[in-house]
Amino acid sequence: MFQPVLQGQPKVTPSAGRVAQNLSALRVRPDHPSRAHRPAASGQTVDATSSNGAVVAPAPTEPQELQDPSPAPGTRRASPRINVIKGTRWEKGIPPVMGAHLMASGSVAPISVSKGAGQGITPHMFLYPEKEITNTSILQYGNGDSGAAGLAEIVQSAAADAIEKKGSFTLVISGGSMIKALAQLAADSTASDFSKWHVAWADERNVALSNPDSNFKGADEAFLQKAGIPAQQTYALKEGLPVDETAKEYEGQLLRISQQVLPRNSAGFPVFDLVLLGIGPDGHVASLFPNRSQTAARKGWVLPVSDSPKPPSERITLTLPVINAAKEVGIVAFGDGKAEIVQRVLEVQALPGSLPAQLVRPDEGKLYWLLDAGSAGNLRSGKWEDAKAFPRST
Ligand SMILES: O=C(O)[C@H](O)[C@@H](O)[C@H](O)[C@H](O)COP(=O)(O)O
Repeated sequence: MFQPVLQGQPKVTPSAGRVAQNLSALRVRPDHPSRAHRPAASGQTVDATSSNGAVVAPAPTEPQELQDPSPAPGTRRASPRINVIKGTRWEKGIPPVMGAHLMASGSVAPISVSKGAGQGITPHMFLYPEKEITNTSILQYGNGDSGAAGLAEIVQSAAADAIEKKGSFTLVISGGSMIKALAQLAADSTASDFSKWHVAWADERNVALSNPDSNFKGADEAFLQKAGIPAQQTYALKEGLPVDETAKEYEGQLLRISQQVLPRNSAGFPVFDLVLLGIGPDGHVASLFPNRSQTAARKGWVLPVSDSPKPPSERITLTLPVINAAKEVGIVAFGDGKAEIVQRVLEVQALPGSLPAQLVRPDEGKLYWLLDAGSAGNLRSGKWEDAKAFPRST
């Protein structure tokens, strides 16, 4: 069995096929922002054919770009194979029975918490994106640790850029496993002028801030306090309100942030510098769940959720227009447990709304997918150029 050995890192045991596949997509980009803070590593290439099967890989936080945003002239840019079905539109919305779709495993993807075909779902305009997202990087790190280090570098780089340009940095974070990855941010208190940071939440559970389920609590303990981000610049929800009022109050908090710190785009949505999202097994991001009204919303900044499929049931969430107005958006997915949903979102075109993560398409900003060997394990990145494997509508 082929066993790659990363220097000083725990042994990783991906399947030979997947290794071959990942190796075929391995390219280390010299100009990646994560290199901004330190000199380029050796730029070693992986010698997959070394006699004893052991492979000496480059320094752990070097991400492999699974998609080359600047292919050689005359060659097409390899991109996530979300085929575009132009000009088709179902005025009356999607037919209720089509709420699900075939997964790579052949089984029909579940509708989360379905009350039965067509029940309790919000029909979405059967509108596929007219154009592909042009500014996407799909980064694969060796493992969760190097991924967390890579995430910290992307955040610090975005912070440095924003503080230089407008004297402040606005960061939106999510809950779940991402909080652990964010702890790296406080590792080096000199890495950024944290007094210039403003932190808000992509979604929050409608619980007390001392409640273990509170995303604020998790982030506060993981890095906000350690980093010394001013309390008046961390926008936590107001406790003890019914969820509808919590959402209104939170939207009010964000609306009161000056346009110097939080500019608005031409549609009046806030332009955060960086929005970080986790992804759930059903493809939800923030608290935007499959086939839900909040996911279809095109107005408003913050919405209440009273029947979240993921406990706790009461939450508030930013809307998609707010997420897609951001300068940069990062979807963070580490570990084998994410492999199935990552493959579905990146390689299988779903009906709009049934995989909310597929609707994360920054209007003008940049989109990063931060993956590791586990979460990228089901991707067929080596075949993204293959029109048979990934047919395109245009
Ligand atoms: O409050 C929440 O629950 C989150 O913000 C949610 O959107 C999370 O990011 C995903 O569910 C992924 O969570 P995991 O990474 O823990 O699977």
